[in-house]
Amino acid sequence: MRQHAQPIADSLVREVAKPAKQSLDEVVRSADLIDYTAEEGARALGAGELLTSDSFPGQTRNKLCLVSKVPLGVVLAIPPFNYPVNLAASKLAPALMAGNAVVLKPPSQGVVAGAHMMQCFAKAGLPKGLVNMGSEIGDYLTLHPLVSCISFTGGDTGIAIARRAGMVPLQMELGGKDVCIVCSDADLDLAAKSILKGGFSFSGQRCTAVKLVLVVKEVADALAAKVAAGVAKLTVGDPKDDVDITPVISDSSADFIEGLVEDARAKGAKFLTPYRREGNLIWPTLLDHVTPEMRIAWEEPFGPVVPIMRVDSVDQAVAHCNANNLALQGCVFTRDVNRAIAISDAMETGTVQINAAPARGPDHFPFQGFRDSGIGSQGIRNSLAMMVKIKSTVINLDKDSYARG
Ligand SMILES: NC(=O)C1=CN([C@@H]2O[C@H](COP(=O)(O)OP(=O)(O)OC[C@H]3O[C@@H](n4cnc5c(N)ncnc54)[C@H](OP(=O)(O)O)[C@@H]3O)[C@@H](O)[C@H]2O)C=CC1
Ligand SMILES: O=C(O)[C@H](O)COP(=O)(O)O
Repeated sequence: MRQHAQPIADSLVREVAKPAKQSLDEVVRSADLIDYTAEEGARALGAGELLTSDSFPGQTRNKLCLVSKVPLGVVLAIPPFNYPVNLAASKLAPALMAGNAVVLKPPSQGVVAGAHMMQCFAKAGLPKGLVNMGSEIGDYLTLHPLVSCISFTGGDTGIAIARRAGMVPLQMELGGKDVCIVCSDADLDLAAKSILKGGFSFSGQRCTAVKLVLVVKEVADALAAKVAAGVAKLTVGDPKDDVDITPVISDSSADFIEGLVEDARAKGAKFLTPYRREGNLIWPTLLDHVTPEMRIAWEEPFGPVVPIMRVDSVDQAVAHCNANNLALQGCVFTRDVNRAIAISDAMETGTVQINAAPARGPDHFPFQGFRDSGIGSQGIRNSLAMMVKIKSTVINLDKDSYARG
Protein backbone atom coordinates (compact mmCIF):
# COMPACT_ATOMS: atom_id res chain seq x y z
CA MET A 1 0.00 0.00 0.00
CA ARG A 2 2.89 2.33 0.66
CA GLN A 3 4.24 1.65 -2.83
CA HIS A 4 0.83 2.34 -4.36
CA ALA A 5 -0.19 5.11 -1.99
CA GLN A 6 -0.52 7.85 -4.59
CA PRO A 7 -3.10 6.22 -6.89
CA ILE A 8 -5.18 5.20 -3.89
CA ALA A 9 -4.98 8.73 -2.48
CA ASP A 10 -5.88 10.21 -5.87
CA SER A 11 -9.02 8.08 -5.89
CA LEU A 12 -9.98 9.42 -2.48
CA VAL A 13 -9.53 12.98 -3.73
CA ARG A 14 -11.78 12.32 -6.71
CA GLU A 15 -14.37 10.09 -5.10
CA VAL A 16 -14.97 11.63 -1.70
CA ALA A 17 -13.32 15.06 -2.14
CA LYS A 18 -10.86 14.45 0.65
CA PRO A 19 -8.08 17.08 0.53
CA ALA A 20 -4.93 15.73 -1.15
CA LYS A 21 -2.68 15.57 1.90
CA GLN A 22 -5.33 14.00 4.13
CA SER A 23 -5.97 11.42 1.41
CA LEU A 24 -2.33 10.40 1.33
CA ASP A 25 -2.25 10.37 5.14
CA GLU A 26 -5.22 7.99 5.16
CA VAL A 27 -3.35 5.47 3.02
CA VAL A 28 -0.13 5.66 5.03
CA ARG A 29 -2.08 5.45 8.30
CA SER A 30 -3.79 2.32 6.96
CA ALA A 31 -0.49 0.68 6.06
CA ASP A 32 0.81 1.49 9.55
CA LEU A 33 -2.35 0.03 11.04
CA ILE A 34 -1.88 -3.21 9.11
CA ASP A 35 1.75 -3.48 10.24
CA TYR A 36 0.83 -2.84 13.86
CA THR A 37 -2.02 -5.37 13.69
CA ALA A 38 0.31 -8.02 12.31
CA GLU A 39 2.77 -7.45 15.17
CA GLU A 40 0.10 -7.24 17.87
CA GLY A 41 -1.74 -10.24 16.46
CA ALA A 42 1.36 -12.40 16.38
CA ARG A 43 1.70 -11.92 20.14
CA ALA A 44 -1.91 -11.57 21.31
CA LEU A 45 -3.11 -14.56 19.31
CA GLY A 46 -0.02 -16.63 19.86
CA ALA A 47 -0.68 -17.46 23.51
CA GLY A 48 -3.57 -19.34 25.10
CA GLU A 49 -4.38 -20.38 28.65
CA LEU A 50 -4.20 -23.56 30.72
CA LEU A 51 -6.64 -23.84 33.63
CA THR A 52 -6.56 -26.45 36.33
CA SER A 53 -9.75 -27.76 37.90
CA ASP A 54 -8.86 -27.71 41.59
CA SER A 55 -8.87 -23.89 41.71
CA PHE A 56 -12.65 -24.13 41.98
CA PRO A 57 -14.18 -25.26 45.30
CA GLY A 58 -15.08 -28.93 45.43
CA GLN A 59 -13.09 -29.90 42.34
CA THR A 60 -10.29 -32.44 42.12
CA ARG A 61 -7.10 -32.18 40.11
CA ASN A 62 -8.01 -34.38 37.19
CA LYS A 63 -9.12 -31.81 34.61
CA LEU A 64 -6.99 -29.50 32.52
CA CYS A 65 -8.65 -26.90 30.33
CA LEU A 66 -6.85 -25.62 27.25
CA VAL A 67 -8.35 -22.25 26.35
CA SER A 68 -7.64 -21.35 22.75
CA LYS A 69 -8.81 -18.82 20.20
CA VAL A 70 -10.27 -19.97 16.90
CA PRO A 71 -11.35 -17.90 13.89
CA LEU A 72 -14.99 -16.93 13.55
CA GLY A 73 -15.20 -17.79 9.85
CA VAL A 74 -16.17 -14.99 7.46
CA VAL A 75 -16.05 -11.38 8.63
CA LEU A 76 -18.24 -8.94 6.74
CA ALA A 77 -16.53 -5.53 6.70
CA ILE A 78 -18.62 -2.47 5.83
CA PRO A 79 -16.78 0.87 5.99
CA PRO A 80 -18.31 4.31 5.34
CA PHE A 81 -17.51 6.88 2.65
CA ASN A 82 -15.39 9.13 4.85
CA TYR A 83 -12.60 6.58 5.39
CA PRO A 84 -13.09 4.02 2.62
CA VAL A 85 -9.50 2.80 2.95
CA ASN A 86 -8.63 3.23 6.60
CA LEU A 87 -11.89 1.91 8.01
CA ALA A 88 -11.65 -1.03 5.61
CA ALA A 89 -8.09 -1.76 6.75
CA SER A 90 -9.05 -1.48 10.42
CA LYS A 91 -11.54 -4.32 9.89
CA LEU A 92 -9.62 -6.42 7.35
CA ALA A 93 -6.31 -6.55 9.16
CA PRO A 94 -7.53 -7.97 12.48
CA ALA A 95 -9.96 -10.29 10.71
CA LEU A 96 -7.17 -11.80 8.61
CA MET A 97 -4.66 -11.90 11.43
CA ALA A 98 -7.19 -13.83 13.49
CA GLY A 99 -7.51 -16.40 10.72
CA ASN A 100 -10.79 -15.33 9.13
CA ALA A 101 -11.81 -14.80 5.52
CA VAL A 102 -13.29 -11.40 4.68
CA VAL A 103 -16.01 -9.98 2.50
CA LEU A 104 -15.54 -6.25 2.05
CA LYS A 105 -18.59 -4.20 1.09
CA PRO A 106 -17.02 -0.85 0.24
CA PRO A 107 -19.05 2.36 0.34
CA SER A 108 -20.46 3.30 -3.09
CA GLN A 109 -18.50 6.53 -2.85
CA GLY A 110 -15.02 5.22 -2.16
CA VAL A 111 -15.34 1.98 -4.07
CA VAL A 112 -12.47 2.76 -6.46
CA ALA A 113 -10.12 3.50 -3.58
CA GLY A 114 -11.27 0.25 -1.98
CA ALA A 115 -10.63 -1.66 -5.20
CA HIS A 116 -7.10 -0.20 -5.41
CA MET A 117 -6.49 -1.38 -1.87
CA MET A 118 -7.69 -4.86 -2.79
CA GLN A 119 -5.16 -4.86 -5.64
CA CYS A 120 -2.46 -4.31 -3.05
CA PHE A 121 -3.64 -7.33 -1.08
CA ALA A 122 -3.52 -9.38 -4.28
CA LYS A 123 -0.05 -8.07 -5.20
CA ALA A 124 1.15 -8.84 -1.68
CA GLY A 125 0.33 -12.48 -2.39
CA LEU A 126 -2.77 -13.10 -0.30
CA PRO A 127 -4.35 -16.42 -1.30
CA LYS A 128 -7.14 -15.98 -3.81
CA GLY A 129 -10.60 -15.94 -2.25
CA LEU A 130 -9.43 -14.99 1.24
CA VAL A 131 -10.49 -11.36 0.85
CA ASN A 132 -13.43 -10.66 -1.42
CA MET A 133 -15.13 -7.50 -2.44
CA GLY A 134 -18.86 -7.48 -3.06
CA SER A 135 -21.41 -4.80 -3.71
CA GLU A 136 -24.69 -6.52 -2.81
CA ILE A 137 -26.09 -4.78 0.21
CA GLY A 138 -29.25 -4.99 2.19
CA ASP A 139 -30.22 -8.30 3.65
CA TYR A 140 -28.24 -10.44 1.20
CA LEU A 141 -24.87 -9.87 2.83
CA THR A 142 -25.83 -8.94 6.37
CA LEU A 143 -28.14 -11.93 6.82
CA HIS A 144 -26.05 -14.41 4.83
CA PRO A 145 -25.73 -17.68 6.79
CA LEU A 146 -21.99 -17.89 6.13
CA VAL A 147 -21.27 -14.48 7.62
CA SER A 148 -20.02 -14.99 11.15
CA CYS A 149 -19.23 -11.41 12.20
CA ILE A 150 -20.25 -7.96 11.01
CA SER A 151 -17.92 -5.03 11.48
CA PHE A 152 -19.74 -1.91 10.34
CA THR A 153 -18.99 1.80 10.45
CA GLY A 154 -21.59 4.26 9.30
CA GLY A 155 -24.86 5.85 10.25
CA ASP A 156 -28.25 4.64 11.51
CA THR A 157 -28.23 1.81 8.97
CA GLY A 158 -26.04 0.07 11.53
CA ILE A 159 -28.87 0.06 14.06
CA ALA A 160 -31.19 -1.64 11.56
CA ILE A 161 -28.49 -4.19 10.70
CA ALA A 162 -27.86 -4.90 14.39
CA ARG A 163 -31.56 -5.46 15.09
CA ARG A 164 -31.80 -8.08 12.36
CA ALA A 165 -28.38 -9.68 12.60
CA GLY A 166 -29.13 -12.54 14.97
CA MET A 167 -26.42 -14.72 16.48
CA VAL A 168 -23.29 -13.11 15.06
CA PRO A 169 -20.82 -10.91 16.93
CA LEU A 170 -21.18 -7.26 15.97
CA GLN A 171 -18.78 -4.38 15.92
CA MET A 172 -20.76 -1.22 15.20
CA GLU A 173 -19.30 2.26 15.06
CA LEU A 174 -22.15 4.63 14.32
CA GLY A 175 -22.82 8.35 14.40
CA GLY A 176 -21.67 10.83 17.00
CA LYS A 177 -22.59 14.24 18.38
CA ASP A 178 -19.26 14.93 19.99
CA VAL A 179 -19.48 17.84 22.40
CA CYS A 180 -16.66 20.14 23.39
CA ILE A 181 -17.08 21.43 26.93
CA VAL A 182 -15.10 24.59 27.63
CA CYS A 183 -14.70 25.53 31.30
CA SER A 184 -13.99 29.01 32.64
CA ASP A 185 -10.34 28.15 33.39
CA ALA A 186 -9.64 26.67 29.94
CA ASP A 187 -6.72 27.65 27.75
CA LEU A 188 -8.96 29.42 25.21
CA ASP A 189 -6.35 29.51 22.46
CA LEU A 190 -5.92 25.76 22.70
CA ALA A 191 -9.68 25.21 22.85
CA ALA A 192 -10.29 27.44 19.81
CA LYS A 193 -7.53 25.75 17.82
CA SER A 194 -8.94 22.33 18.68
CA ILE A 195 -12.51 23.33 17.82
CA LEU A 196 -11.31 24.64 14.48
CA LYS A 197 -9.41 21.47 13.61
CA GLY A 198 -11.89 19.13 15.27
CA GLY A 199 -14.94 20.78 13.76
CA PHE A 200 -13.83 21.53 10.24
CA SER A 201 -11.26 18.96 9.13
CA PHE A 202 -12.60 16.97 6.16
CA SER A 203 -15.40 19.53 6.22
CA GLY A 204 -16.80 18.07 9.44
CA GLN A 205 -17.43 14.67 7.86
CA ARG A 206 -15.91 12.67 10.68
CA CYS A 207 -17.81 10.80 13.32
CA THR A 208 -15.34 12.33 15.77
CA ALA A 209 -15.81 15.90 14.55
CA VAL A 210 -16.61 18.51 17.20
CA LYS A 211 -20.35 18.83 16.62
CA LEU A 212 -21.39 21.08 19.51
CA VAL A 213 -19.41 23.52 21.64
CA LEU A 214 -20.81 23.92 25.17
CA VAL A 215 -19.06 26.89 26.71
CA VAL A 216 -19.71 28.52 30.08
CA LYS A 217 -20.98 32.06 29.71
CA GLU A 218 -18.01 33.83 31.38
CA VAL A 219 -15.65 32.89 28.55
CA ALA A 220 -18.11 32.46 25.68
CA ASP A 221 -17.51 35.82 23.98
CA ALA A 222 -13.74 35.39 24.05
CA LEU A 223 -13.89 31.80 22.77
CA ALA A 224 -16.38 32.58 19.99
CA ALA A 225 -14.19 35.47 18.78
CA LYS A 226 -11.11 33.24 18.64
CA VAL A 227 -12.90 30.46 16.76
CA ALA A 228 -14.49 32.95 14.35
CA ALA A 229 -11.06 34.45 13.60
CA GLY A 230 -9.79 30.97 12.73
CA VAL A 231 -12.79 30.11 10.56
CA ALA A 232 -12.23 33.27 8.52
CA LYS A 233 -8.81 31.90 7.53
CA LEU A 234 -10.04 28.49 6.32
CA THR A 235 -9.62 27.94 2.60
CA VAL A 236 -12.50 26.60 0.52
CA GLY A 237 -12.58 24.87 -2.85
CA ASP A 238 -11.13 21.92 -4.74
CA PRO A 239 -9.67 18.96 -2.80
CA LYS A 240 -6.81 18.69 -5.34
CA ASP A 241 -5.63 22.11 -4.14
CA ASP A 242 -5.46 20.77 -0.60
CA VAL A 243 -7.81 23.40 0.77
CA ASP A 244 -9.45 23.07 4.19
CA ILE A 245 -13.09 22.89 3.14
CA THR A 246 -14.23 20.80 0.17
CA PRO A 247 -17.64 19.75 -1.15
CA VAL A 248 -19.62 17.46 1.13
CA ILE A 249 -20.32 13.96 -0.12
CA SER A 250 -23.63 14.58 -1.92
CA ASP A 251 -26.32 17.10 -2.72
CA SER A 252 -28.67 15.32 -0.36
CA SER A 253 -26.12 15.62 2.43
CA ALA A 254 -25.76 19.35 1.66
CA ASP A 255 -29.57 19.70 1.72
CA PHE A 256 -29.68 18.01 5.13
CA ILE A 257 -26.97 20.31 6.50
CA GLU A 258 -28.78 23.34 5.10
CA GLY A 259 -31.98 22.16 6.80
CA LEU A 260 -30.22 22.17 10.17
CA VAL A 261 -28.72 25.61 9.52
CA GLU A 262 -32.04 27.12 8.43
CA ASP A 263 -33.84 25.61 11.42
CA ALA A 264 -31.24 27.26 13.68
CA ARG A 265 -31.65 30.57 11.83
CA ALA A 266 -35.43 30.47 12.21
CA LYS A 267 -35.06 29.82 15.95
CA GLY A 268 -32.69 32.72 16.56
CA ALA A 269 -29.10 31.44 16.21
CA LYS A 270 -26.50 34.13 15.59
CA PHE A 271 -24.35 33.59 12.50
CA LEU A 272 -20.70 34.42 13.21
CA THR A 273 -19.90 33.65 9.58
CA PRO A 274 -22.33 34.09 6.68
CA TYR A 275 -23.93 30.89 5.38
CA ARG A 276 -22.93 30.24 1.78
CA ARG A 277 -23.47 27.21 -0.47
CA GLU A 278 -22.76 26.40 -4.10
CA GLY A 279 -23.97 22.93 -5.05
CA ASN A 280 -22.61 20.64 -2.39
CA LEU A 281 -19.82 23.02 -1.39
CA ILE A 282 -20.72 24.67 1.91
CA TRP A 283 -18.53 27.41 3.36
CA PRO A 284 -17.49 26.91 7.01
CA THR A 285 -20.34 28.09 9.20
CA LEU A 286 -20.10 29.08 12.85
CA LEU A 287 -23.33 29.49 14.80
CA ASP A 288 -23.56 31.09 18.23
CA HIS A 289 -26.38 31.30 20.79
CA VAL A 290 -27.67 27.89 19.78
CA THR A 291 -30.44 26.63 22.09
CA PRO A 292 -31.75 23.15 22.93
CA GLU A 293 -34.88 23.87 20.85
CA MET A 294 -32.77 23.81 17.68
CA ARG A 295 -32.22 20.55 15.83
CA ILE A 296 -28.53 21.33 15.48
CA ALA A 297 -28.17 21.10 19.27
CA TRP A 298 -28.88 17.35 18.94
CA GLU A 299 -28.33 16.11 15.38
CA GLU A 300 -25.02 15.60 13.61
CA PRO A 301 -24.61 17.76 10.50
CA PHE A 302 -21.69 15.74 9.07
CA GLY A 303 -20.68 18.97 7.38
CA PRO A 304 -18.67 22.16 8.01
CA VAL A 305 -21.01 23.68 10.59
CA VAL A 306 -20.08 24.21 14.24
CA PRO A 307 -22.75 25.33 16.70
CA ILE A 308 -21.90 27.07 19.97
CA MET A 309 -24.29 26.80 22.91
CA ARG A 310 -23.66 28.99 25.96
CA VAL A 311 -24.33 27.27 29.28
CA ASP A 312 -24.67 28.52 32.87
CA SER A 313 -22.58 25.69 34.28
CA VAL A 314 -20.51 22.68 33.42
CA ASP A 315 -23.24 20.50 34.98
CA GLN A 316 -25.68 21.84 32.40
CA ALA A 317 -23.18 20.99 29.64
CA VAL A 318 -22.73 17.45 30.91
CA ALA A 319 -26.51 16.98 31.24
CA HIS A 320 -26.96 18.06 27.60
CA CYS A 321 -24.24 15.67 26.48
CA ASN A 322 -25.80 12.76 28.37
CA ALA A 323 -29.31 13.49 27.11
CA ASN A 324 -28.31 12.65 23.54
CA ASN A 325 -28.64 9.09 22.28
CA LEU A 326 -25.47 9.64 20.27
CA ALA A 327 -22.55 9.06 22.63
CA LEU A 328 -19.33 8.48 20.73
CA GLN A 329 -16.72 10.92 22.03
CA GLY A 330 -16.54 14.27 23.76
CA CYS A 331 -13.86 16.59 24.98
CA VAL A 332 -13.29 18.97 27.86
CA PHE A 333 -10.98 21.96 28.17
CA THR A 334 -9.82 22.97 31.65
CA ARG A 335 -6.48 23.56 33.35
CA ASP A 336 -7.58 21.65 36.45
CA VAL A 337 -6.86 17.94 36.13
CA ASN A 338 -9.14 16.98 39.04
CA ARG A 339 -12.00 18.83 37.41
CA ALA A 340 -11.21 17.25 34.05
CA ILE A 341 -11.40 13.74 35.49
CA ALA A 342 -14.64 14.52 37.35
CA ILE A 343 -16.21 15.80 34.13
CA SER A 344 -14.90 12.85 32.16
CA ASP A 345 -16.41 10.48 34.75
CA ALA A 346 -19.76 12.26 34.42
CA MET A 347 -19.82 12.20 30.59
CA GLU A 348 -21.49 9.03 29.33
CA THR A 349 -19.58 8.76 26.04
CA GLY A 350 -17.26 6.09 24.67
CA THR A 351 -14.19 8.33 24.94
CA VAL A 352 -13.47 11.67 26.57
CA GLN A 353 -10.48 13.69 25.42
CA ILE A 354 -8.97 16.08 27.91
CA ASN A 355 -7.59 19.26 26.35
CA ALA A 356 -7.75 17.99 22.77
CA ALA A 357 -10.40 17.49 20.10
CA PRO A 358 -12.07 14.08 19.74
CA ALA A 359 -10.18 11.64 17.52
CA ARG A 360 -10.11 7.92 16.86
CA GLY A 361 -6.36 7.63 16.64
CA PRO A 362 -3.79 6.52 17.52
CA ASP A 363 -5.39 3.44 16.02
CA HIS A 364 -4.36 1.08 18.81
CA PHE A 365 -6.42 3.01 21.36
CA PRO A 366 -9.84 1.50 22.12
CA PHE A 367 -12.57 3.28 20.16
CA GLN A 368 -16.23 2.75 20.96
CA GLY A 369 -19.59 4.45 21.14
CA PHE A 370 -22.21 4.16 23.87
CA ARG A 371 -25.99 3.97 23.30
CA ASP A 372 -26.87 4.61 19.62
CA SER A 373 -23.22 5.25 18.75
CA GLY A 374 -22.15 1.65 18.71
CA ILE A 375 -21.69 -1.88 19.91
CA GLY A 376 -18.34 -3.30 20.93
CA SER A 377 -14.99 -1.63 20.80
CA GLN A 378 -12.48 -1.06 18.02
CA GLY A 379 -8.80 -0.35 18.36
CA ILE A 380 -6.34 -2.97 17.21
CA ARG A 381 -6.24 -5.19 20.28
CA ASN A 382 -10.00 -5.11 20.83
CA SER A 383 -10.70 -5.88 17.19
CA LEU A 384 -8.35 -8.86 17.28
CA ALA A 385 -10.08 -10.10 20.42
CA MET A 386 -13.58 -9.84 18.98
CA MET A 387 -12.72 -11.56 15.71
CA VAL A 388 -11.99 -14.90 17.36
CA LYS A 389 -14.12 -17.18 19.46
CA ILE A 390 -12.88 -18.81 22.62
CA LYS A 391 -12.74 -22.57 22.60
CA SER A 392 -12.12 -24.85 25.58
CA THR A 393 -10.64 -28.30 25.23
CA VAL A 394 -10.95 -30.15 28.54
CA ILE A 395 -8.60 -33.04 29.16
CA ASN A 396 -10.07 -35.47 31.68
CA LEU A 397 -7.20 -37.43 33.17
CA ASP A 398 -7.39 -40.74 34.91
CA LYS A 399 -4.94 -39.48 37.55
CA ASP A 400 -4.69 -36.14 39.32
CA SER A 401 -2.33 -33.67 37.69
CA TYR A 402 -0.11 -31.33 39.65
CA ALA A 403 0.41 -29.00 36.67
CA ARG A 404 -0.39 -25.37 37.30
CA GLY A 405 -1.90 -23.00 34.70
N1 LIG B 1 -18.60 5.99 14.44
C1 LIG B 1 -17.85 6.02 13.37
O1 LIG B 1 -16.72 5.55 13.40
C2 LIG B 1 -18.35 6.62 12.10
C3 LIG B 1 -19.66 6.95 11.90
N2 LIG B 1 -20.06 7.46 10.71
C4 LIG B 1 -21.45 7.83 10.54
O2 LIG B 1 -21.87 7.40 9.25
C5 LIG B 1 -22.70 8.38 8.65
C6 LIG B 1 -22.17 8.81 7.32
O3 LIG B 1 -21.51 7.77 6.66
P1 LIG B 1 -22.25 6.96 5.50
O4 LIG B 1 -21.19 6.25 4.72
O5 LIG B 1 -23.16 7.85 4.75
O6 LIG B 1 -23.10 5.95 6.37
P2 LIG B 1 -24.11 4.84 5.86
O7 LIG B 1 -24.62 4.19 7.09
O8 LIG B 1 -25.07 5.38 4.90
O9 LIG B 1 -23.19 3.83 5.05
C7 LIG B 1 -22.14 3.11 5.66
C8 LIG B 1 -21.87 1.85 4.85
O10 LIG B 1 -23.01 0.99 4.92
C9 LIG B 1 -23.40 0.63 3.61
N3 LIG B 1 -24.82 0.33 3.62
C10 LIG B 1 -25.86 1.16 3.40
N4 LIG B 1 -27.03 0.49 3.53
C11 LIG B 1 -26.72 -0.79 3.84
C12 LIG B 1 -27.47 -1.96 4.10
N5 LIG B 1 -28.79 -1.95 4.10
N6 LIG B 1 -26.83 -3.11 4.37
C13 LIG B 1 -25.48 -3.14 4.40
N7 LIG B 1 -24.70 -2.06 4.16
C14 LIG B 1 -25.31 -0.89 3.90
C15 LIG B 1 -23.00 1.81 2.77
O11 LIG B 1 -22.96 1.44 1.42
P3 LIG B 1 -23.34 2.49 0.28
O12 LIG B 1 -22.32 3.54 0.32
O13 LIG B 1 -23.29 1.65 -0.93
O14 LIG B 1 -24.72 3.00 0.62
C16 LIG B 1 -21.64 2.11 3.36
O15 LIG B 1 -20.68 1.21 2.90
C17 LIG B 1 -22.76 9.48 9.65
O16 LIG B 1 -23.93 9.32 10.41
C18 LIG B 1 -21.58 9.28 10.55
O17 LIG B 1 -21.69 9.75 11.84
C19 LIG B 1 -19.20 7.64 9.69
C20 LIG B 1 -17.90 7.34 9.84
C21 LIG B 1 -17.37 6.81 11.07
O1 LIG C 1 -14.99 7.43 10.66
C1 LIG C 1 -14.72 8.39 11.33
O2 LIG C 1 -15.21 9.48 11.16
C2 LIG C 1 -13.70 8.12 12.32
O3 LIG C 1 -13.60 6.84 12.73
C3 LIG C 1 -12.92 9.19 12.85
O4 LIG C 1 -11.58 8.97 12.69
P1 LIG C 1 -10.60 10.19 12.96
O5 LIG C 1 -10.89 10.69 14.34
O6 LIG C 1 -9.24 9.61 12.83
O7 LIG C 1 -10.91 11.22 11.92
